[in-house]
Amino acid sequence: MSNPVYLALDLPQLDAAKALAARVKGHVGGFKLGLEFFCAHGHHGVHEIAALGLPIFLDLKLHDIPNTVAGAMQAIHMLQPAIVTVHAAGGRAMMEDAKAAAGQATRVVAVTLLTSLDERDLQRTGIAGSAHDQVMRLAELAETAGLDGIVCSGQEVAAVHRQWKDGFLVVPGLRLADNHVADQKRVVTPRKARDDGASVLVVGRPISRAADPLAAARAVEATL
Ligand SMILES: O=C(O)c1cc(=O)[nH]c(=O)n1[C@@H]1O[C@H](COP(=O)(O)O)[C@@H](O)[C@H]1O
Repeated sequence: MSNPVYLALDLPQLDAAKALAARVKGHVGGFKLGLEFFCAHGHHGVHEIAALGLPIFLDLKLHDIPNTVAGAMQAIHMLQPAIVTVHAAGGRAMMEDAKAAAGQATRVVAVTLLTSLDERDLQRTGIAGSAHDQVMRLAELAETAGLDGIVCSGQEVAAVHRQWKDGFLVVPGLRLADNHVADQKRVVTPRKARDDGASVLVVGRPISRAADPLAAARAVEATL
């Protein structure tokens, strides 16, 4: 079975991102390039990391009117990312149009409720109810819109997996027991997320900010 870990390359310097990616590439399954990376390095940066030979997860979290999101999807088409994110809160039509504009080889997945948010944060956005219910509702909407899957925390992935058997489920907010949690609020271990049905495990700082990133990538791999 291939390694489900995608390393989040949330680094401002392209050279540093490339060096880190090259160092750990034997112990991860792919690289996730997010807003920090894409805003700084654009298509050129994606090509540079893709040259290492592992699949690219382009985490742009698109959230706008359907026409604008479809246009953005077309603009990244030639990068042939394995995975792209949109926000489920953008609604059904936006997700449908995003999927229609994506290349055949690209999985489009919808972010449900960010792992940095908890129930109190959710209420402050005007949404009553539990984080769990919000994730389940948006997962159902994403499935109805024809997306390939969703992004959720490890606290909900088992329930989503039961509801959406062949959904492609991406789980960030992962920490080995002894790691500092930083800004993440809904956190589990990589092993638990994997056992509960995650297809992809997103790991960033526990590897990228480790004193020895290669040892940290190996340590994550060893738990799976
Ligand atoms: O879409 C994502 O990847 C994502 C969704 C989410 O709800 N939470 C979340 O942390 N992420 C991303 O996953 C990565 C987590 O990084 P670390 O907390 O450093 O492991 C970051 O690149 C986030 O942008």
